Amino acid sequence: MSVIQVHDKKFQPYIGEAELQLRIKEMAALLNKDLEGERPLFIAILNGSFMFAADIFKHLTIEAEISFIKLVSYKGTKSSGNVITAIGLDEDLFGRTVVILEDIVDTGRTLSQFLPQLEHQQPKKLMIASLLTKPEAVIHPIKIDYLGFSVPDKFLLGYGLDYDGLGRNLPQIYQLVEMP
Ligand SMILES: O=P(O)(O)OC[C@H]1O[C@H](OP(=O)(O)OP(=O)(O)O)[C@H](O)[C@@H]1O
Ligand SMILES: Nc1nc2[nH]cnc2c(=O)[nH]1
Repeated sequence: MSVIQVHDKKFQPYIGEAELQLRIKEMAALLNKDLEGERPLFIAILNGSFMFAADIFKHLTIEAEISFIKLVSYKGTKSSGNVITAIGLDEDLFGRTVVILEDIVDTGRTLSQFLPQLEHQQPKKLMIASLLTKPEAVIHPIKIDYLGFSVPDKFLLGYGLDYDGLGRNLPQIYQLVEMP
């Protein structure tokens, strides 16, 4: 395992494939135990979460559904700020147990803007499963119900996470090498 270059930056191995897969299995086991009989709807937020969503979903043994949405942020006027719109959310969430699947909660901005749209539909439960979070980076605190790893505030790459479009296909997670 060695340092790789993507575009103009260097990245070093940070979480290996085996460690990732082990933790994802543990997260799935907790979901299987907690959500038995609830027929939860998992909502994976594209693009970054596609690998995590596929891997965790394979380990679910309970009845469960999955749907994928893409969030689009618009730079608004001074008064409206960022508006986040979901593309592809067709399901009615009323009375459902819903689990959001995210690859990373970083500042928390994305989910803090998006969750109210889901809450508006009055799900029975609305929970978050995130593979990664950066506690030092949080600006908008989000309660993460199922968490894979807490990581330092450094840019990550791989396993769905990109740097300017590249690196999503890497099976492990890399960390940016900061140059002096
Ligand atoms: O907590 P935040 O600071 O809002 O960051 C988290 C968001 O950033 C990533 O998405 P990104 O906007 O990079 O889009 P992508 O998944 O399509 O790469 C990730 O998938 C989260 O949705
Ligand atoms: N690739 C990548 N995308 C992110 N989106 C929010 N945080 C990150 C990160 O550390 N890496």
